[in-house]
Amino acid sequence: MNRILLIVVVAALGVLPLLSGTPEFWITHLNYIGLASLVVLGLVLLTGIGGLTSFGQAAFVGIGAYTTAWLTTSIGWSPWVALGIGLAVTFVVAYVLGAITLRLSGHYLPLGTIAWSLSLYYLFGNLGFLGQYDGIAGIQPIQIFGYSLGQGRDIYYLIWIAVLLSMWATRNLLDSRPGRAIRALRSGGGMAESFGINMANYKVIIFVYAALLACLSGWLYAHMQRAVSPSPFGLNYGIEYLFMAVVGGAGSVWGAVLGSGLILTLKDQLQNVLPKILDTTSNFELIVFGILMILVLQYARDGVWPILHNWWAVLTGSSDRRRRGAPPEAAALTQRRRPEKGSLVLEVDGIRKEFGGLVAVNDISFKLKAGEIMGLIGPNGAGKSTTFNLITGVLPATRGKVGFLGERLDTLPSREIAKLGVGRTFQHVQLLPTMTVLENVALGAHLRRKVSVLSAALHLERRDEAELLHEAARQLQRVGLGDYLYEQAGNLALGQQRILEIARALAADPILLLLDEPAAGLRYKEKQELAHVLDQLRQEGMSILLVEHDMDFVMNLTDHLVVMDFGTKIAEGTPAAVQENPAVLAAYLGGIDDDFDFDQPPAGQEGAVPGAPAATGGIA
Ligand SMILES: Nc1ncnc2c1ncn2[C@@H]1O[C@H](COP(=O)(O)OP(=O)(O)OP(=O)(O)O)[C@@H](O)[C@H]1O
Repeated sequence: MNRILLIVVVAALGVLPLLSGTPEFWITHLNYIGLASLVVLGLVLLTGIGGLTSFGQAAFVGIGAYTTAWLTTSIGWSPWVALGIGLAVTFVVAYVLGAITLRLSGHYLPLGTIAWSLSLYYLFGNLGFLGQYDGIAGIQPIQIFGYSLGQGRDIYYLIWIAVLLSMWATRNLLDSRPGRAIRALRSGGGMAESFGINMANYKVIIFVYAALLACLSGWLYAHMQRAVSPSPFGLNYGIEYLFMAVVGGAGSVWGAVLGSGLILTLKDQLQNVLPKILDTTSNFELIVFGILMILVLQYARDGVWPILHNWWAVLTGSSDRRRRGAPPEAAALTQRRRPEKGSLVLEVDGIRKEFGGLVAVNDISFKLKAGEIMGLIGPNGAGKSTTFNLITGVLPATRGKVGFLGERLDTLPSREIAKLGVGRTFQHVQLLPTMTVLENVALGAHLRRKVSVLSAALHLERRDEAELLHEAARQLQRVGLGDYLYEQAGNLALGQQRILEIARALAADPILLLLDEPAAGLRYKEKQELAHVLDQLRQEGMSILLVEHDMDFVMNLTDHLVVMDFGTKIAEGTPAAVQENPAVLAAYLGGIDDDFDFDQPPAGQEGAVPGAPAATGGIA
């Protein structure tokens, strides 16, 4: 739909001012829609996609407008120079405000944006050189190659070129390596950190990006209006921009234009129509506007754009999937140097975790070598996942050490641990369900290429992007999900989602792979295929630590087992030895774990993994 829509919109926008019958009011109205669209586009990224609510965007419009107003009227500088300075000032202000405000979470963040929005508004109104509440008048029009954009019809083209280019850049950004991280901000922040992505940085990046778009809008506004005063940059307008984003559809770039158009047209029509219907000049439009907003929020929570988009898809039978087939061939990403087979990779030394009075992990120690698969087993609540979280930096240890190739992991945050070469999956699957399978896996390869926001927005990173997608596709094919590259991750069955997580972890090129219940939800054949993949990885020298309840799977695959019960290590050894250990038998027989398959001797069965150490028999 987007391509057809783009052609129709661009053609209509281009032709409209050329038609002599087009009323001047339409042009002015479209100019205001374009100016608002720029601000709302920033909010789509910030609020709709990043999940960071800001009521303060109008203040950044004010910075753009006042900077150019003052520089062009008081100092006589060119509006183009003033634009550069306005963007620079906005960058600095947004960076500082973002670095402070974005640390706030929950409702403190919107409250913080209200606070600085009010501060900037009163600053504009109280500074003498900015004309206080009277503002600055007599701003010169923008000149392009000696041609003055003094009329509404002239600046119209500049405004809409700015809108269309900003939409293009935002789309490019979202479709890139930084864009995948930005799309993870709302619901996958913790998961993304465990792939080495600094999510706090990305919050500041989208905050600054949105502020720069608002500044651009303010610059255009000042030269269109030829005068500025504080009122259009106050909190009311900040709230209105947010309404536009929500009504249009805060998750899509087209929602920004639609929302701006709908709200500004609705406001205008209500001002015209209501006095006639109600036969009164009283100000009822805000009340009706408020009621309509509540209805939209009630019945179209994702905004109007997704509804139109779905109707279009039904009407035309088109689907969302823009690309099919494997991504184009690209150079393989470089791999890290692997430790020699048999050398020590992970050393957990007396690690302990207390939750208040509960000792979840009780001074556990074990070692894992390169090219070895170790199983961490035990009844429910034994402390396996907590041990995982201590190794991966998700939880801080109460005491003890975790060593990884000579580095201490227990003092590092999960982001730094990932950088060293530790990949993981999660007990409760953590995917970005509306992103494609391919994009989810490419997120895992984030650290393997550097792409700046600017080169992503200008689409100058084609080679890096192609290499990342190629690697993601390679890992998906390796784990047997090659047919699902462009499927939305949320549409996969739970077992496939777990496999997807393994592909994502492999895309990070780890030395140590931690898998939390990888076989849960898989069918028998899928388990066999997974065991085959893990066995291959072992042969390539990968170290794998897995938590798993499926004893058949564990006994046939692992080289070494650590058994935990009530936080304590009760046994360690080969699968054969562990199955005969009386403490293990007692823990499972007296425990609450239903998953242990007492009757099924794993050795020599159909599901046995070729090359894996054979277990001697069932535990009972
Ligand atoms: N954040 C937490 N706060 C308090 N107690 C916790 C927390 N996380 C885990 N626990 C407790 O620590 C103990 C170990 O839990 P953990 O999830 O590590 O066990 P597990 O062996 O992974 O169990 P399962 O196989 O059921 O996933 C349990 O008693 C659990 O209730």
